[in-house]
Amino acid sequence: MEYIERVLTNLKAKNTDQPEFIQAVEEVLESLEPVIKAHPEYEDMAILERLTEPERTLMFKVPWMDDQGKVQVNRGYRIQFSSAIGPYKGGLRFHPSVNLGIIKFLGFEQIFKNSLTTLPIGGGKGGSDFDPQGKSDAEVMRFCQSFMTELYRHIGPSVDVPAGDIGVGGREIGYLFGQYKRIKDAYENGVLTGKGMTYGGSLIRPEATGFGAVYYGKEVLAHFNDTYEGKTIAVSGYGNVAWGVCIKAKEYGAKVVSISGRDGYVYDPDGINTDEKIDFLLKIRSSNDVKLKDYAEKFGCEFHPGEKPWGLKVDMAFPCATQNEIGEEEAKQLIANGCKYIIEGANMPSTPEAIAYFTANGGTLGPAKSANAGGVAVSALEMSQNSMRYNWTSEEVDEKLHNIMKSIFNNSVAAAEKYGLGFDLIKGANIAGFEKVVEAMISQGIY
Ligand SMILES: NC(=O)C1=CN([C@@H]2O[C@H](COP(=O)(O)OP(=O)(O)OC[C@H]3O[C@@H](n4cnc5c(N)ncnc54)[C@H](OP(=O)(O)O)[C@@H]3O)[C@@H](O)[C@H]2O)C=CC1
Ligand SMILES: O=C(O)CCC(=O)C(=O)O
Repeated sequence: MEYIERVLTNLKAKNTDQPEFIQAVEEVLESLEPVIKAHPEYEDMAILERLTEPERTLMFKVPWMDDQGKVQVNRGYRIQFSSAIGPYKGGLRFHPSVNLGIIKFLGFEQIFKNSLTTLPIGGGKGGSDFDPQGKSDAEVMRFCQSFMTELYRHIGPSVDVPAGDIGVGGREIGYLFGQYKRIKDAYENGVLTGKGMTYGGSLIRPEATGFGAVYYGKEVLAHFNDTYEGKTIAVSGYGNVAWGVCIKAKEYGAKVVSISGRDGYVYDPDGINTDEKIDFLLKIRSSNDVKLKDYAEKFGCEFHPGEKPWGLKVDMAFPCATQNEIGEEEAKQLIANGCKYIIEGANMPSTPEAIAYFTANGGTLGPAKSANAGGVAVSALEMSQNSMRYNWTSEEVDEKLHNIMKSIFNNSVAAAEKYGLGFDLIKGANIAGFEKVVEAMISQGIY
């Protein structure tokens, strides 16, 4: 379609060094074709141009001192993408691969994901090319303090509310909050989410992304009159999201048989389903010395160095590590091995070629914007609790999360049907997320 093509051509010319950002925008805009056709006025209002340009792009230096007394310098980012439906909201990623294009793709995805949650949160994302792996606690603390010494002036409980992502967990959020509080001299704990329970965190937030992905998968299975009972699942990653998936899949009678990291994957055919195994997972995450191959040695299973788990014979795949980890070849392997469902725990884990092959060959894919929205949804519930100065029980939060994931599924299905697209979870999610944001944008005038 001419309007969409023109926006994409201009965007590509302006952002030549940002392939992940272009990939994310292309996928969304192509889904919006029937909506744009039904609303030609959006072109006059330059809706797509406004939506694909961040409201604010922040880049800053983060100097800090390592344990040897040497000064190190990293680069920090915060993209405040869209405030149409609420304060900017989205995680911080600390990983050596972080660059402007990666943070922009994540921030762009966050606009639609956050809209899908049904809660009032805008889209943002941030991070740094700092690698917490192999650093001491003191080094991580000094880095976080320096990062917040610049970031604090751009965020606030009603402005922009960061949280965790790859490389940013409870420890980092604690150090970031401590520095924010020190500088502001005020106890504004709604400024960050993913906090510890003693200073304003929400129960279930650590597990929320993984739990939410499993709840969303339950709706997908139910659509095909299927359940988790007896299913085998390949999971990638061994982080926050993977951990939640392992716990909830076990509760529903499914068996997670793999976890992975940058150095390879573990295949545990008996399932990662005992408290001892799940506790060991936490130990790998929190320790610099314990590795995935130690899991294989301890529990007598296989470690495959340098490989991904997508060649395993499983019923379902939950990619929970990073972007573009399932390419066309991996999609072919999954289909050949009888895998029927990909539920995306990570952000944009499947390439466009993988999605096309998987869905054209009988597979169903639950897209990241929907499937992993449980994390940010519970972050928004954490903000609500901070505003009320009150805590809900874990059962209350879990029930709200479960209902939100059901709504996301139902709203995506309904949006695709409304435009005559049939059962299309990918286009449906993009359209449902877009419709709310665009209505808010139009109501608020040109900005
Ligand atoms: N935390 C959250 O609430 C949410 C997270 N997400 C997404 O889920 C994914 C995982 O995040 P989270 O669990 O929080 O992060 P963690 O840092 O807790 O874990 C990340 C996991 O992914 C692996 N990983 C990271 N980069 C690579 C890579 N390049 N190749 C192979 N493995 C890699 C890590 O292994 P290793 O350490 O060996 O690199 C680790 O096991 C990300 O895509 C994130 O954006 C989405 C929604 C919410
Ligand atoms: O909890 C949040 O605010 C952000 C979670 C996140 O980064 C994501 O959804 O990708």
